[in-house]
Amino acid sequence: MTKSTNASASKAAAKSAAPAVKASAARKTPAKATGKAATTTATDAAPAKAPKTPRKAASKGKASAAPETTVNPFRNGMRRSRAPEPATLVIFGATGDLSRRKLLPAVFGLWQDGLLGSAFNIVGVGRQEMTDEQFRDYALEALKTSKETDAIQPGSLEKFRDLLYYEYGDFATDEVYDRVGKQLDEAENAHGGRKNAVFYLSTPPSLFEPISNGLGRLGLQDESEGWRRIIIEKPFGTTLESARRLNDVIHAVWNESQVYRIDHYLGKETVQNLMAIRFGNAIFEPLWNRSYVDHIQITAAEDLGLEGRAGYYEEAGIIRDMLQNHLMQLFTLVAMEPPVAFDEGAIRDEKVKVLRAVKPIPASQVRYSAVRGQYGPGTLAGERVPGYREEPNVAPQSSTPTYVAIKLEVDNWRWQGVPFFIRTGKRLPKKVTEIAVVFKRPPLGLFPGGLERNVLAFRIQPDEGVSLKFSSKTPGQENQLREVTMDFRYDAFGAGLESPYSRLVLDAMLGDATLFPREDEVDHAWQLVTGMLEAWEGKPAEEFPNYAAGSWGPEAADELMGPDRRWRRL
Ligand SMILES: NC(=O)C1=CN([C@@H]2O[C@H](COP(=O)(O)OP(=O)(O)OC[C@H]3O[C@@H](n4cnc5c(N)ncnc54)[C@H](OP(=O)(O)O)[C@@H]3O)[C@@H](O)[C@H]2O)C=CC1
Ligand SMILES: O=C1O[C@H](COP(=O)(O)O)[C@@H](O)[C@H](O)[C@H]1O
Repeated sequence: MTKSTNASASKAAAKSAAPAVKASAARKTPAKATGKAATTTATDAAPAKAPKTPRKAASKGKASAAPETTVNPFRNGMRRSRAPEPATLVIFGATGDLSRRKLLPAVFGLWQDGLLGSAFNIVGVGRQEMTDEQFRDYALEALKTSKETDAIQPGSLEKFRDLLYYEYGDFATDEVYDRVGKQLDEAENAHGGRKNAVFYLSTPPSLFEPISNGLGRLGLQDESEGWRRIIIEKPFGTTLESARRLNDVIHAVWNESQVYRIDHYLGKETVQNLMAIRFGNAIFEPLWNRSYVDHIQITAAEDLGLEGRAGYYEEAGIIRDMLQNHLMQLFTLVAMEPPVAFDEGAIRDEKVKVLRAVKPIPASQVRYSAVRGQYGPGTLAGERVPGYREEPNVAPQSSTPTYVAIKLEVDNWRWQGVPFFIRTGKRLPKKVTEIAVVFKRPPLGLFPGGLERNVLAFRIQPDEGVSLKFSSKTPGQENQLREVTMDFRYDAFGAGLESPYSRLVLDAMLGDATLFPREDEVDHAWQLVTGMLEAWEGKPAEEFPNYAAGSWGPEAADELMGPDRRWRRL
């Protein structure tokens, strides 16, 4: 176990306060994988007592979390031998859906595991008028109700509560930034004289620009008294032009090294495992090319529909919501060349290179390489569900796509002639995300039934794992082959999978941008989808709805695969 460097006062407070909790507290420690888990004591994860500073008297030395900062380096095998420096996390949009369901639970989980260093605060910023106390009630309620909250240790919520502060205001005016600035000043004493801060923009994308400018006007990006970073939610822009403009606006205030564009898929354990398996084993990489791979399929299917997000989704549609970001990220990880090192520069360079190698799909070619869809009414899990156009607040003739399938070709040596088929959609039969590497058929059929393609499938979620499908002799006198599957399941590690937001918030606090898309990546990903947006937007979609809720999407998506290939049945 590695001890972080605490301010001694915080340490003393932590020691006196750290409750003795049972070993089950460290519930995410992978027992089987490390063999050391049994020695990981509860104290490793126990949050310490936060000073009970009343809000307004807190200006000096307020709200130090003062947790016992022993870091649990086995948490999901993350390289967590150091804790972040004392810092304040400022969440713009703290009262929103993302913050409530995912972000606050993720940060709570980190804090409860002792991963957030010796002193830490959260300042929630929103539009609604609330006192600190009201925001604390709100946040605790969110933690109690979110499905993503870790098992809550006795007393934890009460201590976490003391770390929370709230400011409200219109993000278009300066006052709110003034008050945020004051909060950072107040935290200084508790944070050992440093004014480290991460600003997390969990707001509608139209507010990214005013918030960045508002922070810039008051110099809150200035790093002379501590580091300052900004995490920007997706979608980053709504078109190529707007993404470029947003980058310019952001860069007018921040250096690229301070900017963390978040794509939560990169924080998923199994997405990172894709790189680990590709580059951590000798047997896969030699096969990972045009000589052996027939094609690659990437699927991100959701059974959910709009979930009350019509206002956003009607503008975004599936291309901006999923394809331009999450799916493009999965594509880059499976297609990129081995990086020269596992660091942010090397990995992001390779991702950009492969995006550059993709054959562009101009608007005139979209009909040959892409299929769009919108769901109509249908049946899911035995229940009738309405079509997209019947969802609340959706235009009756909406042409917003809720499904897209595309075929990408990569013009480089490795992938010449190997198509990548990518599909994603809402109201498909189930929630499943998978990357399947489909190998070429054997050159000769020696055995009856033995000409199937082997498939290496990365199951991103749920039932996280990796499976290899190959042909095997069935028992008996005949040399009859049948497809069988060899399965590795992530739960074999005996660890719960961490929220991707935990991983990414912690990385940002540690200054590690490896898992955050860089400016040029985002730009190339926009370039790739621009033809689709041009071909489809502003034109009535007469074929809509063209798939029933609960089906696997429009038939045209099958035709995209050609006669000899078909989408996997998942
Ligand atoms: N929700 C999700 O599952 C996901 C969301 N995202 C991204 O996260 C971001 C936030 O999404 P989500 O939480 O769903 O959005 P919500 O609409 O639920 O929340 C937006 C937040 O911003 C605040 N806000 C909105 N307008 C203003 C304003 N003019 N001045 C001050 N505050 C304002 C809202 O305050 P108030 O409460 O007063 O309205 C609320 O706190 C988006 O960029 C989205 O694309 C990304 C992945 C998943
Ligand atoms: O960013 C988004 O992602 C979710 C899917 O994320 P997952 O982690 O549950 O796979 C999607 O539902 C949402 O529409 C989109 O905004």
